[in-house]
Amino acid sequence: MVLYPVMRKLLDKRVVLASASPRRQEILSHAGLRFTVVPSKFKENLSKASFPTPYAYAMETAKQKALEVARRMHQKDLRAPDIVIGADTIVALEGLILEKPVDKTDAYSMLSRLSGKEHSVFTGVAIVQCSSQGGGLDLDVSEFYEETRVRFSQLSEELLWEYIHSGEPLDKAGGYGIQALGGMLVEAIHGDFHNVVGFPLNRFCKKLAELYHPPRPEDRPREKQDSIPAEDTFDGLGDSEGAGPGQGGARGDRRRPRAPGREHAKDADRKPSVESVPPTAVLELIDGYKVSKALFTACKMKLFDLLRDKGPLSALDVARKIGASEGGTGQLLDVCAGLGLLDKTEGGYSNTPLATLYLLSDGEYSLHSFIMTQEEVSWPFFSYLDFAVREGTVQAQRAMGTAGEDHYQESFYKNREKKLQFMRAMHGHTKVAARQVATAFDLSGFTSACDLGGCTGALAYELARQYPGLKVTVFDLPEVIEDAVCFQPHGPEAGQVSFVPGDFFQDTLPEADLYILSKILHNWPDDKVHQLLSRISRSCKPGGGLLVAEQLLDEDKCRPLPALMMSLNMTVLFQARERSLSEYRSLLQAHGFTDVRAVRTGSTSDAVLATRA
Ligand SMILES: Cc1cn([C@@H]2O[C@H](COP(=O)(O)OP(=O)(O)OP(=O)(O)O)[C@@H](O)[C@H]2O)c(=O)[nH]c1=O
Repeated sequence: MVLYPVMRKLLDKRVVLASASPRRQEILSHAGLRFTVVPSKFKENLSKASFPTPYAYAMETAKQKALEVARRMHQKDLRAPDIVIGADTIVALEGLILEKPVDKTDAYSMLSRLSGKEHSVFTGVAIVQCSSQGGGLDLDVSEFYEETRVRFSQLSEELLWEYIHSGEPLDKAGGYGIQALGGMLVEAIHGDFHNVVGFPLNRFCKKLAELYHPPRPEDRPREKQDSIPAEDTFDGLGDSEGAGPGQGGARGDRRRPRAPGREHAKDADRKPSVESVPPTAVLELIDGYKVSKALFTACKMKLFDLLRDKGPLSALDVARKIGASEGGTGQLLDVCAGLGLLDKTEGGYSNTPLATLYLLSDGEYSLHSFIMTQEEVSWPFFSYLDFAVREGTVQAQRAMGTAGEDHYQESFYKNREKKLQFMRAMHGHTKVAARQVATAFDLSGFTSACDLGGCTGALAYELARQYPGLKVTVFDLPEVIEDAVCFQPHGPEAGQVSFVPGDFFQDTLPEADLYILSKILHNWPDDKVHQLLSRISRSCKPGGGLLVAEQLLDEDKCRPLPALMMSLNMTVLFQARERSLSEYRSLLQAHGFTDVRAVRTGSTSDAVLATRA
C-alpha cells in the first residue's frame, strides 16, 4: 500500500485543521500531514430534527465548522488557505444523537443509556477546497462520514461514577474516550477505531486519493453513484500521475451520504439485515411531514409569539390563552420541545434561541410568513406530487381549484393581506442570507446596482449597509412597490435605496453597473431565463456585473437537501427548478457573461457573480 503519496499531495498546500480536538490533531500529525490548527467558532447548534439521519447532521456540522474558518481566514487575510478540514463526532443510540455532555449529570445520563448496548459513532468530515479570485472566495466542499459500531458492557453505578469523576467524559462525544480509560467500558468494536477517537483516517485518505487522483472513467466501478473507490487501497497515487484539483471533475462533488449498507465495496455481497441496515432513516423520512405540519401548526397558532410575550407558560396556560384543548396543546408543545424549538422546564415552556430568531411573527429574521406560505400554498400542491410527476404539469386545478396561469395571482396577490404575507415571506427568506450574499464577493468597485424583482428591498438594504458608496434601485411590479415602504429600515442605508415600478420582462431596465437577480431565476424554465438574461445583457455595460442569489444544487443534483427540496417545490408550483453552478455558468455565458464564480453560503441563498465581457 502506497501511503505517503496521499499526504505528499498536500505538501505544497496551506492546510488548516478547523478543530480544537487534540485527538484529531494527533491522528493527522501522526499520519504525516502538515497543517495549522484554527479552531472553528461555529456554534454547534443545528437543529438535529431537521436532518434525516444522524450522519447527515454530523456532516453538516463538520461542513459548517470548516466553512466558518475558511471564510474568517479569507476575510482576515484576503487569502484563504488551500484546504480546510472540519470534523464532527457524534454518538447515536436508538435515534438519539449524543454530543459532548454539558456536565457530570449529563455524562451520567449518556453513559447509563449506552450501558450494555451497541451504539454507532459517526464522524462527519468536510474537506473544503478554497480558491480566492479577485477578492472573492470560491469554496468547494467534499464531505463524507464513517460509522463505527461500539458495544458497551453492562456498567455498574459505581464504575459509572468513578469514570465520570475521572473528568474524562466531559470533552468527548457520548461522554467517553475509547482511547483512554473509556476503553475499559468497551466490549466490542466493529469498524475504524480512529473514527471513534474523532477522525476516520482510513476513509480520509481514500477521499484524498479520490480528490487528487480521480479514477479514469473506464476504471470507475460500474455501480454509479457509489463514492467509494472500487479498490480498498490508496495505490496508484504516484506523484507523476497526479491530476490537480479542478482536473478530472472531482472538485466540488459534495457526494451524497451513502445509505447504510452501501458502505464498503467489499460488503456488496453481504445480504443486508435489519441490524446492518437499521430502519431509522426510513422511519425518520416517514415522519417528515408530521414534523413540518407540527411546525406549521405552532406557527399558525402563534405559540412562539405567545411564549415570548407571556412565557414561560404551562400547557394549560397556553391552551387557555389560545382557546384550545389542554391535551392537544400539551402534545404540540412537547413535540416542539423535542424538535429543539422550545425549552421545557418546571416553570413551563419557553422559546429556544432558534425559535426566537426565526419563528416569531415579527422578528428581524422571521421565517414565520415563509412558513405560512409553505402551509397554505406548497402543502396543497405537494398533496398532488404524484400527479405532478406523472403529468409533468402544475397541479393548480387540483390544489387550488384555479387554472395554471392564474394560480400565482390567486396564491400570492389575491388581496392585500395575501400580498403582504407573500412579501413578508420573501423578505424573511432573503434577509436570513442577505449579509452572506452581500459579502460573498467584494462589490465595492460598483457604484450603482439594480435588484430586479427585489421585492421589499431586503437584499438591497443589506448591500447598502455593506457598501456605503453604492446606490441600489429595486425594480419590481407596481403592486409590490406600493407596499415596499412597510419594510424600510430606520438606518442611513434607507437613503441609498430607491424603488422603481416595472416588469423586467417588458419594461426598460434601470441603468446600473451591477444587476441582481435574487430568487428570480428559480421561478422560471430555461426559455424565460434566456429571455430575461438577454434583456439584462443588453442593458449591462462591459465590465458590469450580474449577481445571482439562488440555492445551488451540486453537480450530481442530489444535494444539498434544502436546495433539492426547494427545487421540487419550484417544479410542483411553477414547473421551474433550482440549478447547479455549471447550469448557471452556461446560461450566463450564453449571454456574454464570463468569469462566473460562486460562493456557497449554506443558507437560504448561495451567490454567483459574473462579469459582462
Ligand atoms: C467517542 C469519542 C469522542 N472523542 C472526542 O469527542 C469530541 C467530539 O466533539 P466534536 O464536537 O466533534 O469536536 P470538538 O472536540 O468540540 O472539537 P472541534 O472540532 O473544534 O469542534 C472530539 O474531540 C473527539 O476527539 C474522543 O476523544 N474519544 C471517543 O471515544
